[in-house]
Amino acid sequence: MDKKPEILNWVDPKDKSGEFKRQTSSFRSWISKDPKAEFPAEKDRYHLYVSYACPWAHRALIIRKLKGLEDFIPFTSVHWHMGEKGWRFSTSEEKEPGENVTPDPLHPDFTHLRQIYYDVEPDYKGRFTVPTLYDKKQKKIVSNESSEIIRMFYTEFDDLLPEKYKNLDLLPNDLKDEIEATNEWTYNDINNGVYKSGFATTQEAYEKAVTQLFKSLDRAEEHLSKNPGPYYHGDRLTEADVRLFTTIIRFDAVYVQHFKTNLRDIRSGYPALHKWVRNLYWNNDAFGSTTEFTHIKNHYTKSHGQINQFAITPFGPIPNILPLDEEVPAAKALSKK
Ligand SMILES: N[C@@H](CCC(=O)N[C@@H](CS)C(=O)NCC(=O)O)C(=O)O
Repeated sequence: MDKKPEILNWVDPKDKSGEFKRQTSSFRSWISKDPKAEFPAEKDRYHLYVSYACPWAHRALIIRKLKGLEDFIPFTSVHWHMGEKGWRFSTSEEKEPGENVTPDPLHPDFTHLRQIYYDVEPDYKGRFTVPTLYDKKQKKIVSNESSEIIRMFYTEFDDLLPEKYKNLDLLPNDLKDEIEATNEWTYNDINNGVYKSGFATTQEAYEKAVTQLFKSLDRAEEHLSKNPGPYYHGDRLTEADVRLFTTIIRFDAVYVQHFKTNLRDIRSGYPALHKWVRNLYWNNDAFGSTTEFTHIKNHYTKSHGQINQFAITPFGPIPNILPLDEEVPAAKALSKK
């Protein structure tokens, strides 16, 4: 009998394939421009719960900033540690880096994110995931699916926003099909691929996932190396950048060692991806200021006891991300030849 708490069994112990299978999200409503909708776009009506560690929540934080929604949608980040009861809120004594890593301002008695899920739906059977978009007025969860939360943010608050933000179109019509097609393999092989590699409980499941992950990283590298840049689609920043960024920025810092995705790293093995990710991180505040490496490194290495029993967080890589004009010594030496 497996005695581990269910929530931390990333692969069902009865599943002989040893493959990690991500559950689909449960709350799938939409905020709408229409004032008569169940969830109309309004200032300071919705609260976003995130974790700085989580790549899916990170998408929502980036879009919130890019679209100038800071005054419209306040947020709270949970503490980076995820234990038997899932994500917990920081206490007021704890001082973790990053904006809004605080107790839950809406439910000061709640210690864990799961309490919001149970408060909204006492019989809830799904997982207690971030991001969670919460409606303060009706005390309901609007959505816990990041791919849909970001799309609401693209358009549904536009009538309330200044021109500058209204005009930012992250899913332009002429690129929509191409972005959707890219999302398919970026999500399955890269965003979720790192988890499939790291959570695998059989050699076969690991090798299958890691092989596919690197095939798709090669594909992204090829795309970027043939593209004028600086973004995935040339001079237009789009959803494709946001969805790829949250995995690539975590890659060298944690996935390479923790999830054993070590066929190559980004800084020495993927020059085009490396250039692209650093441009976003260093030159665009929505990407740089929402990236919290302490949360990222500590979360994975100290929450996954089945992967890292003693919860030791490796020092490296140093630095977590290279400056724009710096290369790893081997790459620098090559470029001098
Ligand atoms: N499909 C969801 C996935 C979200 C998700 O899995 N978040 C993770 C953190 S990276 C989580 O909160 N996991 C808690 C759990 O599974 O118990 C989305 O994109 O929003």
